[in-house]
Amino acid sequence: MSSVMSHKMAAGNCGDGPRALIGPSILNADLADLAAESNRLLDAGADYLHLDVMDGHFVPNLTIGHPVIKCLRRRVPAAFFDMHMMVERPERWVQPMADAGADQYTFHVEAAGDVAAMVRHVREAGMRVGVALKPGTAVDVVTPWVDRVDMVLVMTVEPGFGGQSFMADMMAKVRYLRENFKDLDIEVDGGVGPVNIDACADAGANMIVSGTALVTSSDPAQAMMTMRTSVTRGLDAFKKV
Ligand SMILES: O=C(CO)[C@H](O)[C@H](O)COP(=O)(O)O
Ligand SMILES: [Fe+2]
Repeated sequence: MSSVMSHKMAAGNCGDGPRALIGPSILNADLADLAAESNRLLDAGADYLHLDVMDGHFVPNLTIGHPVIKCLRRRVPAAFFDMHMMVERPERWVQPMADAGADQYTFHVEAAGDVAAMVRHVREAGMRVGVALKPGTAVDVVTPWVDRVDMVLVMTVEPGFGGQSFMADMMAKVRYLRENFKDLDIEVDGGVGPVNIDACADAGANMIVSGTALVTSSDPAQAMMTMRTSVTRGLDAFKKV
């Protein structure tokens, strides 16, 4: 029996402030065995699944789309699906992803022509709204939208590939967001694992995507526990100030 919350429940902020949540990215897992890999990580304690969609245009790589998500949903009925949409014209896939069983739709601010319309569109489709920032995008590009979205994703690698090195200098964006928006769900993604979780935690991130570090770990349950403990400590420190 998986320990995950129902996918009908919100992933992050349930009214009493942000919670520490670990979402494995299955990008570098055995994609031919996606359901088994997903269930293995969920059974090891994952709070949600981070699913990377790449279109070969917004990023120089291709992964999966809504037909695969629809099949995965049948095999992984209860998990929260956090869609990281590294695609141009993200408005095209909102309804197909909602129909496929996605719970949260995170689009890149750099790819969205009309951010306000995207936010409305995702909400009307019944999903939580996330907005993502590439490393070169300044954090103040998203601040006008923060009150309307559920989550901001701060990329800690250049999007496109798993297994890259964590960019510690992105923590300034995370810290700025946490200091100014204490209830916001803030996700970090790219090169994150137990070795650098304290930097993410100290900056105030609460939704932690970890791909290669978890997929290749001999003890993913322990790795997730280590990261959750660090993030909980980080969030507690922000509550005291
Ligand atoms: O969005 C991504 C890449 O664009 C992935 O989610 C991210 O890279 C996770 O994998 P890893 O932890 O191996 O970096
Ligand atoms: Fe991602």
